[in-house]
Amino acid sequence: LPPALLEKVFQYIDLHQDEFVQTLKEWVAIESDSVQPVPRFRQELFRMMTVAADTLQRLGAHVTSVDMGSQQLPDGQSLPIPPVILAELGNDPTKGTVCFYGHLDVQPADQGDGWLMDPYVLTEVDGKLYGRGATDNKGPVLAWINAVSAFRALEQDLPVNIKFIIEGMEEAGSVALEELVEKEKNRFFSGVDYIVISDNLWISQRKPAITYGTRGNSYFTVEVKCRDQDFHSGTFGGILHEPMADLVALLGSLVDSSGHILVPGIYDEVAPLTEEEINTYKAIHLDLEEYRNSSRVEKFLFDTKEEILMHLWRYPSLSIHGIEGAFDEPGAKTVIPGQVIGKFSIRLVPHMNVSVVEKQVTRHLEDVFSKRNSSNKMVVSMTLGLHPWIANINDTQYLAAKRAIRTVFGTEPDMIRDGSTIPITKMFQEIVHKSVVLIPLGAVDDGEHSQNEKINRWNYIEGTKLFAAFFLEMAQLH
Ligand SMILES: NCCCC(=O)N[C@@H](Cc1c[nH]cn1)C(=O)O
Ligand SMILES: [Zn+2]
Ligand SMILES: [Zn+2]
Repeated sequence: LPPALLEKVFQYIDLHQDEFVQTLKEWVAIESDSVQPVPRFRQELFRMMTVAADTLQRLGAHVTSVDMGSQQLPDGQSLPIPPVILAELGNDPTKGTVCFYGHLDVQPADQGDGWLMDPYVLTEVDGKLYGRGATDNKGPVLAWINAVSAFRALEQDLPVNIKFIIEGMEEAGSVALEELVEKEKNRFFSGVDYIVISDNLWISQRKPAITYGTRGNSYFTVEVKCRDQDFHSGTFGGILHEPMADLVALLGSLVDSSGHILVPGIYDEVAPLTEEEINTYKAIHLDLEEYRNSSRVEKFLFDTKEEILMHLWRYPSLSIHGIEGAFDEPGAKTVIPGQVIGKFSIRLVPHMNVSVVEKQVTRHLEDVFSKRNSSNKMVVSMTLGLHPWIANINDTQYLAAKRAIRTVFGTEPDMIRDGSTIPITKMFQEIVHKSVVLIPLGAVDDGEHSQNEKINRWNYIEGTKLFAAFFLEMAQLH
């Protein structure tokens, strides 16, 4: 490493940290909510993408804003999809090319839902920068941009060629992104050597991490229908096969009280556990008491760190999410819902296969339903099938990320997986065939998707340094 250059870059970042926080404040102020399909938020999303494109252009990037067409909503409405930004800085064939993926849309946020401040006004309290999108994902996207700007401001050549793919529909399922990645496979992505994503969190409050795997997800609906209108339970109760009773039995057949999934065959393809793998969980620093207390959960299903980590990362889990058509308001209405839709999903792990899982679940539910001799109609659908992802931690960029973490934080990173799903990760691996690494910047208690989301100033600024050090390490190792 050239320590003098790195020292200068770190100094620049420290000196300009208030400017970096100010830019984050300006970006958080844009209400780029992609989840609520209303024109006002779409306009905000377009504004967000324009602001980001202008920022990249000012850094000297060649920027293309790709028109993504429009989104058809189930109610017949059509809304425009914000453009995806493809940006390129440098094309020196002697250097490696690193592509950064991020998103600038956010989850919905309303002060009335329990925020201590206006979610769209970045507010600093005790070194914590509160605001919607602060950690997911505006802060990390800006950290990467800040790192580039430090080299630019110091009139230093970028150590690697850098590309950006930045979208505005991630929280709504990355609408139309897969088609774009497919289309750009042999153009924008052809010169890319490595892909970096920073869209998840550490497993600790202070110890950095590198993520090398995520679970997938199969999302199911199971509809049970008698008729398309509700019944009075005084008039019909006792003579009907009630849809809700069928549905509760179906949902109750999926998982037992110890979290074991009851769908036959579901564990057949789960990768066998080796001694070597168990040791990787032992090496991770996780204070279970702190984790439990900060989650405000009295007791988890498992008592040891290793079991908890394995059941979050390397075993499937089944969660029941909700029932459409259920009477869920307060009060004591004597209704029999005529038609209900249960929703549940299974987090998938290597080497489970989405279409095999779809068949296993459908067969199981049909079996349980047929034993009830119900006259109702049942329809099972898998509405989403996202594959699990796992990377080779010996790839060059894992080594570069480790070295950069040592330089900035003076510690070894936790090598972690993530129990949630980042669909783009698998898409990049399968379509673009490039090595992908997740380098999270945020702490475990950042509260992504929750009220009072935040990023610590320390994480944001040290994260900016981490990316700068990563560029130099990549240049050395490529
Ligand atoms: N820490 C990153 C979390 C990203 C995230 O929340 N992804 C969603 C994606 C998804 C899966 N099924 C439907 N959407 C998640 O729930 O994992
Ligand atoms: Zn995100
Ligand atoms: Zn998110």
